[in-house]
This record gives sequence, C-alpha cells and structure tokens, in this order.
Amino acid sequence: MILLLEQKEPKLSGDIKITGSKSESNRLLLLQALFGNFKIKNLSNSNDSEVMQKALASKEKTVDIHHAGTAMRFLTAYFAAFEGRETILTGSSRMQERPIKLLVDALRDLGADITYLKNEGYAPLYIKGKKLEKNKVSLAANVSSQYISALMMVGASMPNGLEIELLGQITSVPYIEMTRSLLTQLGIESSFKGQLIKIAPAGKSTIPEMTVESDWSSASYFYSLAALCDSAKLKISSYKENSLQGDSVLAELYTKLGVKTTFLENAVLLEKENKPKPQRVAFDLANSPDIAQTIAVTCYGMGVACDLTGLHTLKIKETDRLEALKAELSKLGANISVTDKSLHLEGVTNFQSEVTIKTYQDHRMAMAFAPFALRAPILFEDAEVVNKSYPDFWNDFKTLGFKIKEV
Ligand SMILES: O=C(O)C1=C[C@@H](OP(=O)(O)O)[C@@H](O)[C@H](O)C1
Ligand SMILES: C=C(OP(=O)(O)O)C(=O)O
Repeated sequence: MILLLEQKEPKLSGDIKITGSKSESNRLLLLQALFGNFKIKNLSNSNDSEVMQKALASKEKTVDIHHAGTAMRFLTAYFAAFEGRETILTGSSRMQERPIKLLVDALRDLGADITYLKNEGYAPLYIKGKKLEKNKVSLAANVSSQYISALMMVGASMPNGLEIELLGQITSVPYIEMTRSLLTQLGIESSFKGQLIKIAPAGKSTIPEMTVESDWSSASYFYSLAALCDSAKLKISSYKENSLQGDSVLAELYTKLGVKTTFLENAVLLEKENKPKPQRVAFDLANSPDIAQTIAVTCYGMGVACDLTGLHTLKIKETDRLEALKAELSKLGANISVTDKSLHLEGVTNFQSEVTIKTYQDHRMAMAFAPFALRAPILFEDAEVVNKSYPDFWNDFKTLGFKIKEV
C-alpha cells in the first residue's frame, strides 16, 4: 500500500492514546509464561507482541516470529531451557540475516542443544529443549542487549540462577535495566555491577497484575511533529516521569529542538516553545537507538545540522538503518553522510516535494518520515509496515488533521 500524506496546517493540537511498550510487553509475556499467571494491563497491540503471544501459546514444532527481534532473541533462550520441547524457531527473511550467534554460543556454553538449519549464526534454529544447570556464562555486550535480557529472564528459571559476565562495551543499557526492574517487581533478586549481572533463581510469582507503560519509541513521532510545528499542544498517554524505557530521554533531548514536556497525571503534554532553533545539535544515542531515525528526520525538517553517534547497532535492525536514512533523506534533498556508527546532517531548507519514501520493511522508516509531511507532501511505499510496533499510527495522524490518501 502506498500512502500520500499531507498537512498544511502548522498548528497541531490533539489527544493521542498509545498502547503499551512492546519491549515491556514482550518481557512480561515471557515472564508470565515462566513464572506466574499475573494479568498484563495495557499490553502492546503491536504485531511483535502478537507473535510473541502466539509463539508462547503454540504447541506446533515450527514457530515463526516474523520480524520481531525481541521475540527471536527471548524465545531462543526460552525454548533452549524448555525441557523436552523440540522447536524450529524461524522468522522473516530479514530475521534470517540478523545475527544470533553470540546468544546461541552463550546458551550452548550453558549446555543448550541448538543447531543452525541454514546459515551458521542465523535463524532458522533447531532447538532441543533441555534443563540448563550451569550457572555462569560470558558474552560480548556490544552487539545487542536483547541477548543479555534473554539470558537474564531465562536465567531466573534455572535451578541455580545465572551469572552473566559482559565483555567489552555494553550497548542499549536501559533495556538491560528494564529487564532487571521487571524481575525486581516480580520479586526476583538480581544485581548489575560493572560487567557482571547476577540473577537469583525465582519462585512462583504472587503478583496479581502488572501494568505496562505506553510506548516511548512510538511517542517520538509526536515529539517530531511538535518540533516541526509553529505551535503544538499534544497530549499523549499513558506515560509517567519515572519510566523503565530508555527512550523516555526524548523529553530531555527534544528541549534542544524546542519541545517542552509537562508530565500530567498518566500523560505527557508536548508544547512547542517559541525560541530560536539551534544551528547544530549532537546526541549520543547508544542508549536509545530506536529514536535515531526520528531525530534525524526532525533535524532535517527543521533545517538544523546534527551529529548522531552511538549508532553501531543500527546496521543489524529491521534494515541497515544508517544506509536507509542516507538514501531516503538524500531523496528529500539532504546533505548527509554516515559511518558504520554515526550520522551527520547539514542544515538546509530546500526540500523536495512528493518524494516516495522506501520503507525497507522497517516500521520506523515510515513513522520517522511521516512528520516531514508538515514541510511537503510525502509518499510511503508499504505503509502498512507500521504494524510491527504501532498499528494505529496512520489513524492517529489522521485525528491530528493529516490528509491520507491511498494511491
Ligand atoms: O530489549 C529490547 O526490548 C530492545 C532492545 C534494543 O535492541 P538492541 O539491544 O539490539 O540495540 C532496541 O533497539 C529494540 O527495539 C528493543
Ligand atoms: C529494533 C527494533 O525492534 P526489534 O529489534 O525487536 O526487532 C525496533 O523496534 O526498532
């Protein structure tokens, strides 16, 4: 589906409700399967959470998690420790290119029986579930924190718990902290000091319910809208100041781009401030990689030069996000350069109109470019990619007065 998006009104106001964080949801679904029958409130309605739910309920041998990175990584550990279950864990063609070797090696060190069915280091995997009794493992921590979160959650189900030694630079740290906080809320003890994580074995949880905060990565697109408007008053819910999600750093980062955040009861109010825009901004996004695309497009649309660093994980996400950003921003007229871990953009204001953005099967390519419609009409190939994390995305834009046409 190709969508044309237009918005000529530079003043926006509205009230948007976003469902639960997909990161928190997919952790809680796994923890629910492992430790107890607690209810989950405000669960994400994303495709990634749907496939996670289906996979955990499935009795089939083959489990297909499509594009969901968290599901792939979390379930590899889950099925490896599921005594007696034999599983073929597979995903989309892109998932079969996203590396999993570090996690498989760590699980094999713990005694797991996992075989690669196609290419060494990649899904599909053949997993013969076993009781994992060793309790110490080490792995490189600079590729994906999802491997570490997977080991932490499944580690709590092992008879002796798990000690995880992290080697080298640790990436996406808030996601590791999120996993730890959820374990703590379920009464599972853990520590994370320096390069060492210790997880104690869990008992059955007696917690009746857990509530998921709404998704901050999804909120980023409204920050971008507010930054690109002359005036904006957007209320988005349900959010809290003390978030488990690293992407809540948006509230701080976007003050530099003229957006004021006020925390209300259960919501945030985003308002455009009337102050001169900066010439150039620089952000290190190693702790919040999922908002890199949003920020790059906001800066481009504002005519603000930017230097984004800490982007070493972007090449192995839904697509190579650095190359995809370079290609699509260039089509809009940007002067952009990328390395394998950074992006640099000059501030220009001569924008191309009616450009068709390729989305590369990456939900965030569509959603990050959508606010640019405030500058010029823009088209999207495969607009339905948003379903991966935010199925209501285009409808929510419609409620803010954006004109959307299928072409
Ligand atoms: O644990 C998680 O929920 C996630 C961790 C991050 O991945 P990496 O740790 O691979 O950077 C993030 O990009 C992804 O969207 C969700
Ligand atoms: C990278 C992402 O997801 P995942 O790795 O879970 O597929 C994302 O949602 O931006």
